[in-house]
Amino acid sequence: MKTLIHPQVDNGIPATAEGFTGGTLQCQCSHNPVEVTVTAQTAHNHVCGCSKCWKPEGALFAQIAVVAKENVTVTANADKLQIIDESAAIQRHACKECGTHMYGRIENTGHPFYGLDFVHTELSKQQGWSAPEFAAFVSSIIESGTAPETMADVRNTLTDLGLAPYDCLSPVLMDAIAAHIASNG
Ligand SMILES: N[C@@H](CCC(=O)N[C@@H](CSCO)C(=O)NCC(=O)O)C(=O)O
Ligand SMILES: [Zn+2]
Ligand SMILES: [Zn+2]
Repeated sequence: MKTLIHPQVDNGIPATAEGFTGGTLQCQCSHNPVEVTVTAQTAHNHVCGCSKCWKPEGALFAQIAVVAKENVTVTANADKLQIIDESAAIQRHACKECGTHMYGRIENTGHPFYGLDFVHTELSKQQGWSAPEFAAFVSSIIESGTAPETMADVRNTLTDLGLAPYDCLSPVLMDAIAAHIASNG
């Protein structure tokens, strides 16, 4: 049985636009929304089932991509942002009013993904952001209340959408993490 995953992928995945160079993300506040400007195309877009990534109301998965932190600037209402968990590897800057996560930054210079920010491109009106490529932390949705018996349907749906399901990150990203550890001790 088909399962709803995330509004950005449930009815077909919008294609990546060649030459796309970014846009603005807005939180869900109707007044004085927080605005983040991203001045580059994103990479490694994926749906994520972990309990830490922000999901829109009712969605089973988050949708999240990375971009170099130099390309991410808060351009409006920065005073509404707070860090959800300062001890997390990814420090998620969220709107205090609507709860939307606007960007996640890694401050630990030794982290394999240091220098990359995590952003939810669905918060942008622009089309052409890099398309989701895989599903990460799929089993983690059980931690947030999904019934284990429904996991076969979830994994089949993800596979049918072309989003290979993994219980951590994709092999390419796991290899990059392992290579970082191998070369840095
Ligand atoms: N089972 C846990 C997994 C949480 C987790 O490790 N999340 C990943 C992926 S987030 C984006 O893909 C991670 O790197 N987290 C680091 C952090 O959040 O700081 C759960 O569901 O909570
Ligand atoms: Zn808001
Ligand atoms: Zn996540």
